[in-house]
Amino acid sequence: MLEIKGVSKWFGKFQALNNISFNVNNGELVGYVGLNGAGKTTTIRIIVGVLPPDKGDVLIDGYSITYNKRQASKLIGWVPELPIFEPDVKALDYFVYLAGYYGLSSREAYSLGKKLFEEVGLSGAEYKKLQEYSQGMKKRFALAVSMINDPPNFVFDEVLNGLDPEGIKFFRELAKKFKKEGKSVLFSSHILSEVEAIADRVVFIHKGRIINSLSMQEIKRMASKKLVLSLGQTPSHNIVDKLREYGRVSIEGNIITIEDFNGEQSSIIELLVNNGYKVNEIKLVEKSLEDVFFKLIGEQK
Ligand SMILES: Nc1ncnc2c1ncn2[C@@H]1O[C@H](COP(=O)(O)OP(=O)(O)OP(=O)(O)O)[C@@H](O)[C@H]1O
Repeated sequence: MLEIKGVSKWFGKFQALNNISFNVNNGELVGYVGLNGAGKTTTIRIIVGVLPPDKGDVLIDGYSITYNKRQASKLIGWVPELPIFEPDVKALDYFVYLAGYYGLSSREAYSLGKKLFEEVGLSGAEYKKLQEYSQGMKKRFALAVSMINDPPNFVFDEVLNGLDPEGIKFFRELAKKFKKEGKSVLFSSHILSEVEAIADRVVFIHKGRIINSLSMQEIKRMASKKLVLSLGQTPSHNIVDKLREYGRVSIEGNIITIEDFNGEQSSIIELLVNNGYKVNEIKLVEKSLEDVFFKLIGEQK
C-alpha cells in the first residue's frame, strides 16, 4: 500500500507540488492523470525515493521513504518514463550487476535474469548492449529490474508512451496481473482511454495540487453522453423542441447533436420516425474520463 501524505516540493522558487495526499490500496490500480507539467513525474520520483520531498512523507507498506528508505525501497518497483542505463553493457550482465544490490549471487542472478527476461518479452535480447535497445525494450528491461525482488507495490510513469500496440497490451495485462496478486499499482498516463480501460480509480493532479480522486464508477456517473444523429432531411423547429427534453440540442444541416444526452436511443428513433423522419445514422459518444478530466480542469481555471 502506498500512502502519500502532504507532500510538497519546490524547485527554487517554483512550487511543483502543493500538499499532495492520496493512497493506493493493495489490489488497487490507480491512474494518475494531469496535463504536461502538472507534477506527475515529480510525485512518482518522490514516491520511489529518488527525489526527497520538502514537506510531507510517503509510506510504503508503512515504511517511510524518508526515514526508512532502505526498507521502503525494497517494497516498491518502478518503471521510469525514460529509463537510463549504462549503454555499453550487455543487458543481462547489467541485470546481474543490479541484482547484486538485492543480495543475489551471480549464479542466482543469471538464472533469475533469464526467467524475468522471458517474462517481460526480452528473450533473445539478453546479450545485446543496452544502447541497442529500443525505448520499449528499455522499459521492459526496467520492468525486469524492478521485479528482481517481487515487490508488493509498483509505479509506472508514462509507461505506455512510445510503445507499439503489442507493448501497450503487454503492460496493460501486466498491471492487471499485479492487481490480481494483491499488489498496489500507480500508473501515470496521457492515454486516457487506457487509464479508463484498466484503472479502479483515477487521481487527478493539476498545477501541483490533487484536484480529485474518483472511482471509475463515479467517473462514469459524472460523464456526459453525446448523441449524434444524421437525418434524411433538415429537422423542423417543432421536432427540435421535442428533442430538447433529452439534452442540449444543436443543429447543423441534417445533423442533430444532443449534448448531455439523458434518454434512450430507441425513444429518439421512435420519436423521429413517428414524425416522418428518416434516420440515416445514430451514434452515441461516451467520452467519460476525457470529459470528466476537462470538466475538473475547467473548474480550476
Ligand atoms: N529538476 C527540476 N528543476 C526545475 N523544475 C522542475 C524539475 N523537475 C520538474 N520541474 C518542473 O516541475 C513541474 C512538474 O514537472 P513534472 O515532470 O512532475 O510534470 P509531469 O506532470 O510529469 O509532466 P509530463 O506529463 O510533461 O511528464 C514542471 O513545471 C517542471 O518544469
